[in-house]
Amino acid sequence: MTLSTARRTGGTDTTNAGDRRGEVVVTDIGLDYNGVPALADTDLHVHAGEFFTLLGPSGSGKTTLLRIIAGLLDPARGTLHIDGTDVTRTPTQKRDIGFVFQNYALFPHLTVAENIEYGLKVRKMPGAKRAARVKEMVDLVALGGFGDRYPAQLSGGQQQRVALGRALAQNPRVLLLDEPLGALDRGLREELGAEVRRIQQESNTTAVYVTHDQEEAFILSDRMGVMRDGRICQLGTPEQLYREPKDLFVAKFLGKTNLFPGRITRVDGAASHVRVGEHDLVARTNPAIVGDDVVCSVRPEQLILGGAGAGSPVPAGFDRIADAIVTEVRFLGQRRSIHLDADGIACSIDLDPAAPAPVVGEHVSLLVRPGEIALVVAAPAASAEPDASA
Ligand SMILES: Nc1ncnc2c1ncn2[C@@H]1O[C@H](COP(=O)(O)OP(=O)(O)OP(=O)(O)O)[C@@H](O)[C@H]1O
Repeated sequence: MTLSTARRTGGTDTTNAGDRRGEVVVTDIGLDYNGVPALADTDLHVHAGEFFTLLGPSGSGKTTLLRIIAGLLDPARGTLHIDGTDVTRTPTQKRDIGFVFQNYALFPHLTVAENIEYGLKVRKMPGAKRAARVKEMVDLVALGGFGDRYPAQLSGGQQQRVALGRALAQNPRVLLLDEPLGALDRGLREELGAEVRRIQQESNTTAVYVTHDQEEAFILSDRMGVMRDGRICQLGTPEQLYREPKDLFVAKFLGKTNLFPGRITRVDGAASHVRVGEHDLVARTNPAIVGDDVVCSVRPEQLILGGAGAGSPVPAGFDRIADAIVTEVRFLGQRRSIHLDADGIACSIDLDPAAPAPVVGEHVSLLVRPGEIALVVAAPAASAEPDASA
């Protein structure tokens, strides 16, 4: 977390306010429902112009945090600053925020143009300026030619574009989006997801986005926070979180991974030596200490196949992490998915479909580049499971 020290200590923050239009700083914000925490005391700094995603399973507290930022929920504790101003108790309509929900929430009796214009009229923007702004928004969300249609005459994706145009028309400091693609089918979600990102970039608006869909979060986000049980468990870029998950929950929630239990035998500056079954490996250092039980998390595309047996050659730059037997080989178009049994551990690896494929029953070894092993400290299995319902 990179909370401004000045703000933390109550000192003068010298950052130019113009540089941080849309900056959101959440400090020790928490909320309980009937004594049960929905959001543990949370710190978060969303940078100006950033596309930030709150990603987590159902019930992890994403919407609660978003609604607090919007002013739709009052936190029990903590403070919220937007552009350096304390807005913790400022009503929603004075926060200068745009909101897009999953269910579009358009006015059915107003046309596309009228829906986008609505908020501008309420704010008494003069007619000519209003018309120009509506046209600008209709173009921005690629709905040119649809201005006179009613919501019922639009597809779900088009309706969500209107909602985006309406939210952005007033040039909000922050755009908050709560599962805006949730009601759309897969293909449309991808297409509109790319559009949401383009529109956010073109309008240079800070976005805070809520989803339980990891792929969506990866496509859209500059940075994201993975939430679980009312807490942000890890913050970072999609790549950081994918490659360096801090715990088993994050490792498993962000896509498929292979988990090999091991024990730290030596920590040597930037390298941790870890014993996995019969194999000694070197991995990047981590918070673990000598003697700790850890889990080596290796993504399917980070493993390659080697020959069976201790004597078989290992290519330079690779370590053997396990011996295994092939249990299934599946052709999946862009990749070939190989399932294996590594002494009771179910593993999978992805191969280039053009490469020679192993056959079921073949004895192989699994090889990995040391730098690609993410070491996570083992947690009790029950609490490490991502919520399968998400
Ligand atoms: N009005 C409420 N009264 C009581 N508990 C609530 C209320 N709203 C939410 N909660 C609880 O607070 C926790 C966080 O809910 P929240 O809606 O923020 O989760 P979420 O991650 O957004 O989930 P989803 O993806 O399903 O929307 C959950 O345990 C939920 O049951």
